[in-house]
Amino acid sequence: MQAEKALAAVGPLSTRARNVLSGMLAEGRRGWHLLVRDSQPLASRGADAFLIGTGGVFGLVFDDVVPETPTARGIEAHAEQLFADLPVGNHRNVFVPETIELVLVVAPHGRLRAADGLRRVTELDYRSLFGSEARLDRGVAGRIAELVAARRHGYTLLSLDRPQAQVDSGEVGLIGTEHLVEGDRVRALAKPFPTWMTFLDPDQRALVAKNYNGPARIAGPAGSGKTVVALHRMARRARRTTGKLLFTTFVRNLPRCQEQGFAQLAPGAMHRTEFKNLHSWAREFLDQRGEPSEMKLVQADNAFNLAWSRVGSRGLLAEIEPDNRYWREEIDRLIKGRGIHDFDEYAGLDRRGRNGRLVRSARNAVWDLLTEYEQIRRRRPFLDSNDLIADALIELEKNPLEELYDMVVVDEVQDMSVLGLRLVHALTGDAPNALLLVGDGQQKIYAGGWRLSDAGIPIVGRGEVLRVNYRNCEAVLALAASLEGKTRVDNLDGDAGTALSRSGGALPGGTAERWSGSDSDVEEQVRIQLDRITVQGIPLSATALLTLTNYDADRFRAALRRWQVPFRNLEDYTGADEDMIKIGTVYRAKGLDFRAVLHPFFEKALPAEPLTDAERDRAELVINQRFVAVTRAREYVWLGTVER
Ligand SMILES: Nc1ncnc2c1ncn2[C@@H]1O[C@H](COP(=O)(O)OP(=O)(O)OP(=O)(O)O)[C@@H](O)[C@H]1O
Repeated sequence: MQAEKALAAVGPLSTRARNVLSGMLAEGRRGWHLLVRDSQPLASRGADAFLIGTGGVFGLVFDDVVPETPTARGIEAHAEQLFADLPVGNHRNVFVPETIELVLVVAPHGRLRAADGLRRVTELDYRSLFGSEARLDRGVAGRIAELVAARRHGYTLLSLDRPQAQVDSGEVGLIGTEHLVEGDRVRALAKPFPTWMTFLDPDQRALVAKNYNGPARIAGPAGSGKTVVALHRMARRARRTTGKLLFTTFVRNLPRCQEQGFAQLAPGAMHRTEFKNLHSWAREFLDQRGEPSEMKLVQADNAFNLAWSRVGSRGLLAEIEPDNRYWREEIDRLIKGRGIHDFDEYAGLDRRGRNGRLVRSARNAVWDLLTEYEQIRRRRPFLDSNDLIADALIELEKNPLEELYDMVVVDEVQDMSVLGLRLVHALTGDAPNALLLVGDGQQKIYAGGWRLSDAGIPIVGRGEVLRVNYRNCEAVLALAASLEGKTRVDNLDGDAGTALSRSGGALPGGTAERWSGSDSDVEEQVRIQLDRITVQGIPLSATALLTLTNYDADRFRAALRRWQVPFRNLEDYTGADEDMIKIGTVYRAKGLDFRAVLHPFFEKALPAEPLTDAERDRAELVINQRFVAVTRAREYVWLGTVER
């Protein structure tokens, strides 16, 4: 009866709407609220009601006909406007109205097919909505409902969160903002459900729904929410399309970690969304085309070492730089990675990202080394990591995809090769909102460099920059900023980017410790830190030990075994919450974050000035690598420096 009375004040409602809504009201639900259309006419067609609770916000449409696309877009746009700019997050964060899910409430036995991107429930199973994964806390859900009702745009608030449901006056103020702000900050750190799932700062939020008439790029310093925005954009795109979507990087484990977040944002689109690194994509694609191909990294190492011993080690290149890794990078990143097949092209190449010009005779010697390597490779034969991408590109040029991807997100794009960029571009073309490149020049940890224009990707006018750091607490941010290199930060397309030290930080507090000492003491120091982290209440599962090399990672794995501390190698980490410390190189930690990070850093004393070009290159990369390691920490970071 109470429910009937409450509904009598709104309306007019269809019989189905009345049945479902009064059912909800009669049953009551802790943490849930309804906004029901009142008799005020709406300027445009809107949802009949909104269900708001711990599982998110749902726009309910009572109908037996799937709305035509323009109508559905109209209802969506109306909902996004109604819920826009609600200041319910921390000091800057607002609710992201693009996360509102439209739900068609149909007759129990109707023959309606589920429309893609539109959830469907019936009069009998609407309760499944209450079982949605938690993404708002109870107080915040109530606050959202109150704020929207107070806008008086034609919806009346009926709360399910009471034993006796009753009409609410729509007055704001039941839940104090201060309580929410503090609660939100603590949650952002503890992460029971990540706040970014439903709240973004206004700059981030503006990029979720922005329309781009071609490929776009989001740059910005570490922790500014680039990935988070990309996942929201992809979820929104998923709701508006029916085709394939891909989230990719050069890093093997990162896509799997991000998959979990996306699954919560767009569960209905998982069957057509791939999360995989670009090499896996290329391998599977070539398999499907009947061209199975495996890259053989160990064979590539051996072939290169053989080629070096035959034509490099006693010649001009060894005189310029005896460490052959420098020349391997020259071949991998600047020649093969750029798809260069012709000496003249290499002879005239602007070696972006590398210091020095490298005289023609040296370039000739590099070409001889490459030719020898390629001969060995073809004789054996095997593919290296560039060949796999190149083969996929050739296959695509011969036989393009029948259906392009509706969206491809490339995360950590700064470390992608030019060939990799061409490949992702071939998956989307220049279609509006289809290709999104996300990265930060300051976190480039592989040799070489490029501009997006080198890969033929036009982003003029579609480059965005985020500037506020949401990952690192103040102390961590200050330590990270003190480690920045002196080289100019690039926004990935030639213009100056934003360094972390010039970005704002959102999170106060944190612990950042520096230690320097001898090699014989460093393991003991790590052990002490593990105890400290535990005392601070940070679980092992939220802690990572990051090194620059596999050799160093192996050393600390052995130490963890001795101490009987369980660990998970980052290569195998999928974001699962296990009571194990994560361990691995910084290459595997890119794009991830942890509450605590331990970074033992083995510093090679730099040779006396002036440095050679190769030494400067290496020093710059090491600075970036150490920087990436430290910026993975949210609350606690320990940087231990050992001079070797
Ligand atoms: N508006 C926000 N409110 C709360 N947390 C946020 C917000 N934006 C981002 N975060 C959190 O900040 C961290 C960094 O976000 P994200 O990984 O998207 O940054 P990024 O710019 O891609 O970082 P990087 O370049 O270092 O990989 C994540 O833990 C994310 O959940």
